[in-house]
Amino acid sequence: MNPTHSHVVDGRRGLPAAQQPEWPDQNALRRITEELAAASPLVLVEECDRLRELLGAAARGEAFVLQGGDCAETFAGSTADAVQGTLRTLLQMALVLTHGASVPVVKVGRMAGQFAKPRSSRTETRGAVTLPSYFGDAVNGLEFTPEARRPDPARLRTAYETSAATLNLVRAFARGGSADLHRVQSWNRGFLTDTPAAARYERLAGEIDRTLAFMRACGVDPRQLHTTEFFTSHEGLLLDYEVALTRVDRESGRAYSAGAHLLWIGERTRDPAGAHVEFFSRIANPVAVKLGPSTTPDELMAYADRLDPDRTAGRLSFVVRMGRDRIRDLLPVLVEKAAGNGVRACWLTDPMHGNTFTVGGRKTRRFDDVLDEVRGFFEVHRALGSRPGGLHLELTGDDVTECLGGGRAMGVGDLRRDYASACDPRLNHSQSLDLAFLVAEMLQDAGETTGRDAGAATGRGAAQPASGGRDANLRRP
Ligand SMILES: O=C[C@H](O)[C@H](O)COP(=O)(O)O
Ligand SMILES: C=C(OP(=O)(O)O)C(=O)O
Repeated sequence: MNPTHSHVVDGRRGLPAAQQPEWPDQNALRRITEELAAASPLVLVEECDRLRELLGAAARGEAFVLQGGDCAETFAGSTADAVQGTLRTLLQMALVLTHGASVPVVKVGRMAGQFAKPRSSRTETRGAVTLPSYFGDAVNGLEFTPEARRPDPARLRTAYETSAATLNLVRAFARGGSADLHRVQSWNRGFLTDTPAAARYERLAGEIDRTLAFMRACGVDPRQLHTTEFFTSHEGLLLDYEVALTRVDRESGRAYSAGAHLLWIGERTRDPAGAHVEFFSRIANPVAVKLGPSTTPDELMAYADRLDPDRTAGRLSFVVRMGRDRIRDLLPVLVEKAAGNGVRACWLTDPMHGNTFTVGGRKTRRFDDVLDEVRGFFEVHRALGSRPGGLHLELTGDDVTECLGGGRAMGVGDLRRDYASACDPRLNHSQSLDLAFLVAEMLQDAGETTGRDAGAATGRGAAQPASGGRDANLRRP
């Protein structure tokens, strides 16, 4: 990267940057970030701008966001089957939400780049051995050996390459006919079908098929329904990686992350005076900030002023992760502060991260706690007349046993059966669908009380994440 320009987007000098790896080989780091700075962008400027528009619609209550995927993607786990499983789960959930609540759903994967994890502790001890914690595949390996746990900058290159491969599948899936609404039945294929949620989904799919047949009979052109819009996101944690993947758009002269459509700042790195907020203030993608229980109204205003000084709807989202016990007490003051100061953020609920506990040495979450936090989120917005903008979830299409409860009543004894997450517990396919049906009901109620008009906020197929377009306008900083 041209050092003169890296300064434009970097902004780290002298600022505290939390949760950064101590790369043992600085020469290798420099070589690899230079390679990344010269690599092709993964996403395009107009895709990022389109997502900002859609998030703006969600902030106004004209759309609803579904953001979800793995807690920690892994290189080995980024197989075609796994990627398609997560995509199909998200599409099914989006269908349930759209159908149940007549609201367009903006689909954003925690995918194609979610390879870095902030940790509570820098080290992990097992018996007499202490090693660096696992910080995600972009940094080190999960295996508990000194070799695997040593941060290796070559992993940044693999993170980029794996993101590109995943994104390729995402684009093929979204545009190549697999996401065609005429194939809603097939989205259920390969998943367990003996669950209450699957049976409910089958009935819904049948209903959609009949509606499409009716539309065809009426002469409605269904071509728009063949493809879908799908966006990617990850936590913009590793500044070495994120800065290297920033490009300047020739047309507007603005810097964009070319690594994902949306980046978020995590709970552990949201210091308003820190390097993450500084870097995020320099990119034009839609951005989000996770808000945990200690967030103050003044901090909230600092994020708004630093990241969205022009108050552009869709530029800034707040992802609230307070925990089921506290959301009803802690969220109102933040929503009121934002509303009172003209902050036009899109509010999302992350009902996962405030509800984690450990049982038998495994981290888990109760489905009912997750649901209760979502309920609390809706209640607060309803009471204040503001808009619940969407969901941020850790989920997978696999039949894992990581979270408790749901329609199939997963118990503590089940946790050992198929616990595959590299970090935090995810909702499995059936729990994800269960949640979607329940949230659709909440959305329906919210729509009835606010007179939500989904209107033409989002046009299916209006702008597909596709190759081509303005990538020619992206130049390296
Ligand atoms: O996903 C979020 C964090 O990275 C995760 O909860 C941290 O987990 P830890 O508390 O086990 O480090
Ligand atoms: C680390 C995460 O969450 P939080 O920053 O909210 O703890 C995450 O979503 O992966």
